[in-house]
Amino acid sequence: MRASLIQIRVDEGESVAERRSRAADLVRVEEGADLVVLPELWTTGAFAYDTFATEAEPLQGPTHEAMAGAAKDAGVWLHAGSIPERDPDGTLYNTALVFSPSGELAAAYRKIHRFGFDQGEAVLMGAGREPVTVPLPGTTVGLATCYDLRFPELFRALTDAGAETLVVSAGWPERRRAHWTLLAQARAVENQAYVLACGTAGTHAGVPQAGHSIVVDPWGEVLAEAGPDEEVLGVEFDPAKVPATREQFPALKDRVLGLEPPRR
Ligand SMILES: NC(=O)CCC(=O)C(=O)O
Repeated sequence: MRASLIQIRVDEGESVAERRSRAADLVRVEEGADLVVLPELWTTGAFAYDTFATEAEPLQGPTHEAMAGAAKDAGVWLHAGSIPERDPDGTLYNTALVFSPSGELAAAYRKIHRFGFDQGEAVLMGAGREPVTVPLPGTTVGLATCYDLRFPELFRALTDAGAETLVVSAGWPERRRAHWTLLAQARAVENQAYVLACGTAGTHAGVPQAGHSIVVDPWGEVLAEAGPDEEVLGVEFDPAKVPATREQFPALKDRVLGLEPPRR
């Protein structure tokens, strides 16, 4: 399979409408890929908290329309990154959208672990409750968004649900880039799965972004890694390597479930 990770620049000098149109053009160029991935909250920037409410959209809003059209024009599966979604009840969610090559919405995933460190996302957004997998021809994709990468239990739940390719859409800051790389490799090794992790470039709300989108194979080897600036990271990967790795080194079969809490 061929995947293209669009590490788009998210700076303040570009309007949401301009970036949406540019992202759609970047997707269209990837005709021929099997899967195209965009990062987290690329319309606003993941740390531009003061824009979440003003730029929030219904699920079937302008970003849905633009990305459905781009997926269809390119004939690709598109993980369109996430948007600030406004639910009809008024609650905001950080929601990732996946489109089929015919432009149908195949899945929506509301980020489960909200970033609470700086009181931004965790205060402004509601929490998703449901892990989401999407069956693609050739591989089942499990969805995660940015801070989720720190929570192995979500990735194990996705693996238990059949995911063999774990796609992380992120807006990870440069300050913690070492964690990003380490955690992407850890999630790949412990689940014996591919990890495709797509971040943003640029600076918004005073937070320089890490870039360095990364693709890791089920053995933990880095297949491709981007630099810090805007770029499209293309990679070929073989989904058959997941069952082969799990058979050759069957660590997942040796799990011990239902451990008692430690005695005091
Ligand atoms: N948008 C995010 O989820 C930020 C996560 C982050 O900065 C971190 O985990 O570190």
